[in-house]
Amino acid sequence: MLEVRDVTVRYGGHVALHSVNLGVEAGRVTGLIGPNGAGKTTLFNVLTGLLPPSSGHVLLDGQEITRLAPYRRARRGLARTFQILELFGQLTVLENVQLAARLRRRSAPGAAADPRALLARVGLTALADRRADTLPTGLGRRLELARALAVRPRVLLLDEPASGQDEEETAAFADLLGELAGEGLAILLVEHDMTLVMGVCAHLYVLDFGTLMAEGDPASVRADPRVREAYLGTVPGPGEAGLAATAATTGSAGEEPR
Ligand SMILES: Nc1ncnc2c1ncn2[C@@H]1O[C@H](COP(=O)(O)OP(=O)(O)OP(=O)(O)O)[C@@H](O)[C@H]1O
Repeated sequence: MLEVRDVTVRYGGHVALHSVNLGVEAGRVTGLIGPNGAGKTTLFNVLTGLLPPSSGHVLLDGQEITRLAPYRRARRGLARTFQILELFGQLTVLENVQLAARLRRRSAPGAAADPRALLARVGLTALADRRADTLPTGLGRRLELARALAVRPRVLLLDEPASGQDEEETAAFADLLGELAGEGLAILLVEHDMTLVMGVCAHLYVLDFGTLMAEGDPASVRADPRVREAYLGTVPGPGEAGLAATAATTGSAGEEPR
């Protein structure tokens, strides 16, 4: 559905992405993982149209969208969330979702989802009238998801949605992502929380220094010695409890072993 072909991004002399290929398919969650600075956000920005690649192509439904403006991609069904929460703080929880739905209706009458139903879906009904900037981060993440869903996307790009969520919240979030994928949504998940990634993703891509170093199902990626060395650490063992903690705690803090 969403395809990246041979994408290279240079920031001056620095190559942030080197000839990257990746595919996001409908009906499953695809994961994109890698150490800090690997190029994940850069790739996200290329996918959403915030950053033109130095070379290569982005295709949606087989059609070239490499140079298409972000709002035009949104109209074609691409929605995203941000690594740092980007809510309308002075609006209520419900108004945040209503605003997104209203914007969607302007470009495609009848296409927006019902805001109250979305709040119920993400478990925020009781907080509908709270100002968004009073929400703890974990709940803010859920609101951001509801807002992204308000435009009825076909492809959803999630940038570190577990950050700020506790274990229980993350587990509920994982269930919700599984449900959404089950309904046919294509989801790309950038995330350092390995419990979430390994639990919900059907396919994983691993970036390191701007290069795709591995891809495959979670079990094979997890077993790949190069991935373990570059990102997941050398914590051994089936069950992999330690492994999850390793990537999660070294993720956003910026100190993965390389
Ligand atoms: N605007 C910019 N100008 C120059 N270099 C940049 C710019 N943005 C990112 N970089 C560099 O490009 C590389 C990839 O950065 P990017 O933010 O995409 O990584 P990331 O995998 O998203 O990291 P994180 O997990 O910390 O979010 C890094 O070396 C970073 O320092």
